Amino acid sequence: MALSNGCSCRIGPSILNADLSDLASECKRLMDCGSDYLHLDVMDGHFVPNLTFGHPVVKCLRPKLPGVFMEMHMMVEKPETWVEHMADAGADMYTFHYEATPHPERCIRKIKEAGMKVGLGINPPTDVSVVLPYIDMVDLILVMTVNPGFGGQAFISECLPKVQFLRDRYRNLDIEVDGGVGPSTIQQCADNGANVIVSGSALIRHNNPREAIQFMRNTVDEAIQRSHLER
Ligand SMILES: O=C(CO)[C@H](O)[C@H](O)COP(=O)(O)O
Repeated sequence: MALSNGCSCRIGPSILNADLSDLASECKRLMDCGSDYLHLDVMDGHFVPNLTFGHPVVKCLRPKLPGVFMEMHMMVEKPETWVEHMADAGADMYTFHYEATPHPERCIRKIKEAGMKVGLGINPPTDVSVVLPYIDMVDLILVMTVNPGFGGQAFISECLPKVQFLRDRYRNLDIEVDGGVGPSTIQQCADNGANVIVSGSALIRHNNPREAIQFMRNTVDEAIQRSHLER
């Protein structure tokens, strides 16, 4: 699956708050419920005050999830360090943070050379204008809607004007939102132009994740349809 697809809806569960002792089954369950891809949160205890997992876990997951598109959300300092390791482990996309490196362009080049798609993320306090020089080099822009580090935080709606700013200028750009996104916040995300949707605890806790995924997909699809009609 390619993420860049002329701005169509993609739903990717974050497994941060899933039962990590049974990660492969949790991933399969969420894919079976209609997800398009997996959003795997890598944290190093430096860029964010939390630790998760690295490329050895991804390497173990890969054969258990054949054909599943895996986006690595690298909440790590010096993101250049792990590019080859993640590519070798079978990752499809490497999304790193603008704030994590003084050399975003170098990191982008390295990710492409390793054969992965590139995502570039910004934290809530970061101005959206910083990503503009890189838009043509990347496959996706991630606008964080919580301060990264933990699942289950409250959605920061003040981040949405950044999504709107990008969508007004780039109709076909894949714009991902992550943090506090679920059925209760999806309408705002969709109305502002997000089309790639990460949802963690709202899906993990939901008693019918399939229904929640379908609801979010319908909401985003309707917003995309509306924006086409308004053109
Ligand atoms: O990157 C993240 C946190 O840093 C997670 O992907 C994100 O928070 C998803 O979890 P939730 O939907 O529970 O907020």
